[in-house]
Amino acid sequence: MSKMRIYEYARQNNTTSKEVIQQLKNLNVDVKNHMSTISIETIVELDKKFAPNGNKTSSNEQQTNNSKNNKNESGRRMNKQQSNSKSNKQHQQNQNKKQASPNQRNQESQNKQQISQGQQNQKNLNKKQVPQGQQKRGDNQKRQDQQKKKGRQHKNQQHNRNHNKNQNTNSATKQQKPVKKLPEKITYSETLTVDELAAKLNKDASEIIKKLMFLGVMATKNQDLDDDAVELICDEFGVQVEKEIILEDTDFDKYREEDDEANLIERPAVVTIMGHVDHGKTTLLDAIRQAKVREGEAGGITQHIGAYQVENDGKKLTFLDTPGHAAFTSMRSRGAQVTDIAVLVVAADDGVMPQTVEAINHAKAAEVPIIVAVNKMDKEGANPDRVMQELTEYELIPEDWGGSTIFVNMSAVKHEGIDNLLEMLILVSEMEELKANPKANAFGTVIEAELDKGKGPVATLLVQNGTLNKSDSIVVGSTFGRVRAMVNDEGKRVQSAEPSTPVEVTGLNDVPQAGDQFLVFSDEKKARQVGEARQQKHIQETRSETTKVSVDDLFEQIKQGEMKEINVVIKADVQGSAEALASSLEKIDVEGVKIKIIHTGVGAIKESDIILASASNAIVIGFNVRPDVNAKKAADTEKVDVRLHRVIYKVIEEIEAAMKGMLDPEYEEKVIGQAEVRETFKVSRIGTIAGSYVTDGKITRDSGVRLIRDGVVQFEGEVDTLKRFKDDAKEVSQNYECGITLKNFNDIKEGDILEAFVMEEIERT
Ligand SMILES: Nc1nc2c(ncn2[C@@H]2O[C@H](COP(=O)(O)OP(=O)(O)OP(=O)(O)O)[C@@H](O)[C@H]2O)c(=O)[nH]1
Repeated sequence: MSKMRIYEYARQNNTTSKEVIQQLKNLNVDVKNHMSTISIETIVELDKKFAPNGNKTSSNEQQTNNSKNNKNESGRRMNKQQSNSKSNKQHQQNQNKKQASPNQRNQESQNKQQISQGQQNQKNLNKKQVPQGQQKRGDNQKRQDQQKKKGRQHKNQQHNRNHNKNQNTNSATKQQKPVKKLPEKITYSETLTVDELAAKLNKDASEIIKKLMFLGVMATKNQDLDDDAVELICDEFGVQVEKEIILEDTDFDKYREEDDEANLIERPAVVTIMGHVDHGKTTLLDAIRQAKVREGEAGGITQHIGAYQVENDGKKLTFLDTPGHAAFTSMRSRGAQVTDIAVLVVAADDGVMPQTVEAINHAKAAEVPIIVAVNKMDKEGANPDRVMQELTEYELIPEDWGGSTIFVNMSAVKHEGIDNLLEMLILVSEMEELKANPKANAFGTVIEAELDKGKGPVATLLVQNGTLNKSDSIVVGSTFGRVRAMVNDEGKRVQSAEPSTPVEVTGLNDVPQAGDQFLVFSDEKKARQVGEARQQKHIQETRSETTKVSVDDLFEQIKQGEMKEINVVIKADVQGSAEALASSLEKIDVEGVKIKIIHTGVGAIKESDIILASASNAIVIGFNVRPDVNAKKAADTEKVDVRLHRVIYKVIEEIEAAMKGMLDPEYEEKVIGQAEVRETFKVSRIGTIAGSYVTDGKITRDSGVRLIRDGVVQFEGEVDTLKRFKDDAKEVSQNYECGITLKNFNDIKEGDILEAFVMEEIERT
């Protein structure tokens, strides 16, 4: 026997990869994950435990004892906790050093500590800028956070006790003038400004600012502090701190009960398939579904309900049947996180393309593990090595090359590699230790919803916790009702649906939106009450304008301490300009406010760019490109600021000026209309005449004009002549035909779009 992978060993020995990894840890063998290979010597050692006569009991015991470590290894969410505790530890170390020997400290190392501590704290402060969608993480996550918080509080209390002791001894020697007493504990909800925190601590704001400065954070009196900053400051003063979470009556959290550990059982992973257009997402989803029909119960008809489940080796997986980014974008922007694992489809003959990168960014932002499906291996030009090579740039490194990303070579049309992909998905889901409580009232997310003429509102719900039953009283987003009928992905009527199961339900009073969350109530009256309250709230919310970042009010937000990091999505005509723009923007540094590039891409601004920007509260910059129709609509409804430019330094100037509060507000470009070139006529003395049809607004003689081809700006200049039939026209409105020539530009083609604009004075509010 030569080397083998951990999961292979586990399968051969009828055990789980997790157990093998645990055993390897006990043997001090360093491995990354279940894809890691193990040597023959290690296999011999493992056999002592896992061979039929090996001592199984002790290995189980160790596993339970160490399961916490294991979770830390595999759980991505735990990484955050680790980094948090790291920062706490570092802080404690600094603190200890300070107290132990203040004079011995060498100035240089002190500075270094301050800087790194400062960066950490700056990061903490910056966390506030984390996309809204990310903040509203899944409910389970919220609970984990609360538990984490409890743990931290406990640690703090211990630390505070020690700290108090130290303070007491210090103060015994030098306490002279009466100082206002520090409280033992403070509580707060939402956020605290420096001033508010100072008042709670009976301190002067300047003292808090000084402490923050010492930690490397420049803050003003009115600046909001995030939880970690509040905790650090309180820690410095030896005061306990507790954050109260206030739940509104419309908040589902208020009605959900804590799940008893004993009731938690394993649940299937929810998988989303993403990738560049034409790389084979739909074909793969179909192939997986067919594999299920082939293997599944006879006569099972799969019905399109937006999601389906398959079974492989007795283990289930749930696939969201919406290729593309919907599962990540629209759902995440609504605060729902449904996906546990992302499959990134990359065509072996095409390699990494713009949407591949976009998909990676989405999966990374959602912190879900990625499995790469290298598709179209049957094609002549297939080059899986190139795909691997290209993906290393995005930190997706195959295990063979020292990384930890799983790559599966496959052909969706030939149905090759599907089983392997399913097997890998099951392995990853095992490592993720996904759990839910089937005994709870059902909670989950809307995958799709529509109004059916016969059935009324129909919604596909993904149960994420609890069990959904027929006749349950349910609130879904801002709609409510009783589950009249439930149909599963095979089109069969079912009475109940367990965690990770998608079902189509009827019985709601209105159509909810994809990404809305739902909760079942034991009491029908309560469900109606909460449903109605949520409906009211929804109406109010849609009325009041959503506040998103816009370049115009950037400075205001920076001033008020709401901005420390400005998120930007860049779309450009070519990769080179996108990169140049990104690096120039990243260099702008105004009073500690930084630009963070969330995503760069080539081509027209698409709806998915807007949704990503909305979810991460970002500004979209289009460089020589334009938004398409859907993107325009999305930008309007999501209130995303889209800035279109043709010269790099102009972008830099505008953003820098906005950051400094010096944005020249007087003139703004206003697009007044659009015409489509339907025919071109070449006339020797005049040049090319564009026979056009005004599709939107109007075109005027004195307007500026841009020629756009496939979403990319080819030319910007002025209208030379504008004619209706043979006559000169001052302006031509929507739904009329006209002939247009451009000043000094003749390369006009059929299908080009002419965008007319004027510079308009805008009112300052
Ligand atoms: N040779 C080969 N062709 C494939 C394979 N998988 C998909 N295709 C073909 O590639 C084309 C695009 O496949 P789709 O599944 O529609 O790709 P997609 O990623 O869903 O594309 P969009 O839905 O447009 O984003 C189709 O013509 C498929 O038949 C494969 O494994 N091998």
